[in-house]
Amino acid sequence: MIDVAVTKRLGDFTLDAAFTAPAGVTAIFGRSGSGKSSLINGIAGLLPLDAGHVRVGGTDLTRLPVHKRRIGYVFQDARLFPHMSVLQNLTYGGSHDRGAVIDMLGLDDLLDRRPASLSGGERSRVAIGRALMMRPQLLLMDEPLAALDAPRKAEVLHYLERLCSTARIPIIYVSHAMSEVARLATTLVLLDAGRVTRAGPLDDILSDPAAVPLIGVREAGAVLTGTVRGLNTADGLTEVALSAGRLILPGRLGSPGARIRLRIPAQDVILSTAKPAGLSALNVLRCQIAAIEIGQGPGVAVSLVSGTDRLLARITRRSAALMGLAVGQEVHAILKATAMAPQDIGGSA
Ligand SMILES: Nc1ncnc2c1ncn2[C@@H]1O[C@H](COP(=O)(O)OP(=O)(O)OP(=O)(O)O)[C@@H](O)[C@H]1O
Repeated sequence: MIDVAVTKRLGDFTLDAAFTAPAGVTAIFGRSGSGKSSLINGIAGLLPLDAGHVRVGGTDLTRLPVHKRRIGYVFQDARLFPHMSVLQNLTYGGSHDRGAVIDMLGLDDLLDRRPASLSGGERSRVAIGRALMMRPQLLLMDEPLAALDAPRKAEVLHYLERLCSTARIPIIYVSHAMSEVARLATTLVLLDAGRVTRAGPLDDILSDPAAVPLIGVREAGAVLTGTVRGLNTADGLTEVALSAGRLILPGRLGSPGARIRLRIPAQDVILSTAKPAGLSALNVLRCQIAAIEIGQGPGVAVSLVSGTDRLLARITRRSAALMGLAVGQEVHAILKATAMAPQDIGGSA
């Protein structure tokens, strides 16, 4: 359990953010300038606070000198020591769980190399390993993928997923990319103008139509959890079983039986009151409307329930009126398989 309250005046900007989160990965999400870096720097002790506390398992870390807080920090840029080998960088602050960390992050072949000879993704993995080897009681990551190109991002995300699903320490992960957040986090904290606008279980907030304006219409979308049934090698499509339906998705998404998480952007969901026929989209889920949230602009966010899964659709206000949508109504949600971006599909649900 972490309990954070941070107050800091920075010129015209006031950070006044508080949240609690259970064990697991807590993502802090907000647009540029919302105060994410200031908040995480405040938690780390790098930014002196006007007032506040950072309690991890009941201990208030702000009462300890910074060097005794045992907080691991991974920055946007890896900040490795250029004159040291990878191994020397890794063990700079300690060598806790050395073998397991090297193994988990796939660093074995890099140990003798210097940072200058590493790819951006490899540098990020070393920075994560270094933070873990100091045996932190809290791990902070400030947009660790921001400086990477798409293939490197995918590479490091794979390792981060592994870390996040096995770590026994709380992790706070700052990002403005919802595809990353949805793959890694269990708790979501939304930050706007230095204040927390929502905090709670990730899946609850992502499927809440009232949270769409806070997240942004492009980033909004719920997460489905499914089980891989199998890959059809003839057409390269994978069948994924959901609690009340199935999806057919492009690519190899895991071995049969693997659990996966899929973020479905709300703007990629089409609704139909009649069962669609003669449609090229392969994925149609029968759903019930749980809530309808009318936004400020032309859009309406509709939350849907399909078995134990929740979906979010964003359609125009005009379509909602023409279709006569109402809470409790049965509708068909149409998802276009090819619209599902690889970064929105993650393992270890
Ligand atoms: N030392 C400072 N003095 C004055 N204003 C500051 C200082 N540090 C940050 N700010 C302001 O505080 C606000 C929040 O900045 P911060 O870097 O925490 O946001 P962010 O959400 O991390 O943004 P980004 O995603 O772009 O990194 C910004 O308006 C910034 O200009």
